[in-house]
Amino acid sequence: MNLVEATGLVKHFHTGHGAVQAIDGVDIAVREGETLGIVGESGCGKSTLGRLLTGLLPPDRGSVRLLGEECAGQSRRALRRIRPLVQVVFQNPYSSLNPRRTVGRTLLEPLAVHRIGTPRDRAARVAAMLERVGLSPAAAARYPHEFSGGQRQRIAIARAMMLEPRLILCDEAVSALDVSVQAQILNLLAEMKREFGLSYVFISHDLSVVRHIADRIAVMYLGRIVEVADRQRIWSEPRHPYTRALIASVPRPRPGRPKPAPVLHDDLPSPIDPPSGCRFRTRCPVATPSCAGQAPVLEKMGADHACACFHA
Ligand SMILES: Nc1ncnc2c1ncn2[C@@H]1O[C@H](COP(=O)(O)OP(=O)(O)OP(=O)(O)O)[C@@H](O)[C@H]1O
Repeated sequence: MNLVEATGLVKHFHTGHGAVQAIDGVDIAVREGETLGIVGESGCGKSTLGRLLTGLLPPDRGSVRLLGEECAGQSRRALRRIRPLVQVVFQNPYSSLNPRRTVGRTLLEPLAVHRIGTPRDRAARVAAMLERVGLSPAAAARYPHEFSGGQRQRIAIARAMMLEPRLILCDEAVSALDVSVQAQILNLLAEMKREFGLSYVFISHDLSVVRHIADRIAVMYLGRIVEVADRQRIWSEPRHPYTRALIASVPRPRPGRPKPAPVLHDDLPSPIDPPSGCRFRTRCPVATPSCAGQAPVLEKMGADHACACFHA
C-alpha cells in the first residue's frame, strides 16, 4: 500500500532572475514501511520534493495524497489533522533545536500542542523516548549545547517520534556527522523503522549513505526523477548515464591507486533555464542530437525499475 502518492508535481520558485524550475513533472509514491531514498547533486530539487511529498510545501500543480487524503490545495486547518503523521529530521541539529529550551521542553511541546496525555503522561513519554534513542532520561533537564552532534541528532529523532508519525522526512539527516556517528544514527533510524513500522523519505547527496538505508532509490536531476529502482538494482544495474556517473563518483579507497578523475566535470546547468529535451544531455556521455527534442519519460525497465533515457 502507498502511504504517499504524488502525481504530476510541479514547483517553480519565482526569483528576480526568473522562475527556478525546482520540480518539473514528478510522479512518485512512498510505500507503507519503506525507506525511499532521494539522491542527486546539490540543487537537483531533493529538498523541494521532500517538502512536497510530506505536505510541508504546496505544489504549483499536481497532487499529493497522504494516507489517501489530498494535501495539495488544502487549508492549513485541514492539514493540521494529517501534519502529526509526518515529521522531519533536518541536517543540522545545531540549528533545528532551540538552544534556549531544555531538551525536555522541546520534546514535550508537540504533545502539549496536540493536547496529548496529562502532564505526568507527557513527562513519562519524554523519558521513555529519550531512553529509546539511546540517551538518559536525565537529558531532559539539559540544553542542546551540552550534547555532541550525534546526541543532538538523537534528540531531533526523539522529537520527531513524539507524535507517533507514520512518515519521517530525513533531509541530509546524517550529512553533518562523522562517518562513525553517521553509522550509529543510520542504525537507530533502521531500528525505529522496524519497531514502529515507519516509512522514511531519506534525502542525501551521498549515494553511499542512501545505499545503506534505502529500500528504493529515486535519482533526481534538475527537477525530474531520471531513474528509480530498488537499491540493489540501482547499484548493480544502473541504466541512466547520470546514475552511472553518480555511482562512479562514490569514492572507493584502494591503497596505492591514484584517485579517479571526477566523472561529472561541469556544473549543474541553471534550473532557471534548463536544457531542452533531456536535461542531462549537456553533460551526458551518450547524448545524441535527438536528446534535445522530446524529454524522455520514466519507462519500465523490469520489476520495480524505471528509467528516463532514450539510450537506456
Ligand atoms: N524558496 C526558494 N526560493 C527560490 N529558489 C529556491 C527556493 N527553494 C529552493 N530553491 C531553488 O530550487 C532548486 C532546488 O533546490 P533544493 O533545495 O530542492 O535542491 P536540493 O537538491 O535539495 O539541493 P541542496 O542539497 O543544495 O539543498 C535550487 O536551484 C534552489 O536554489
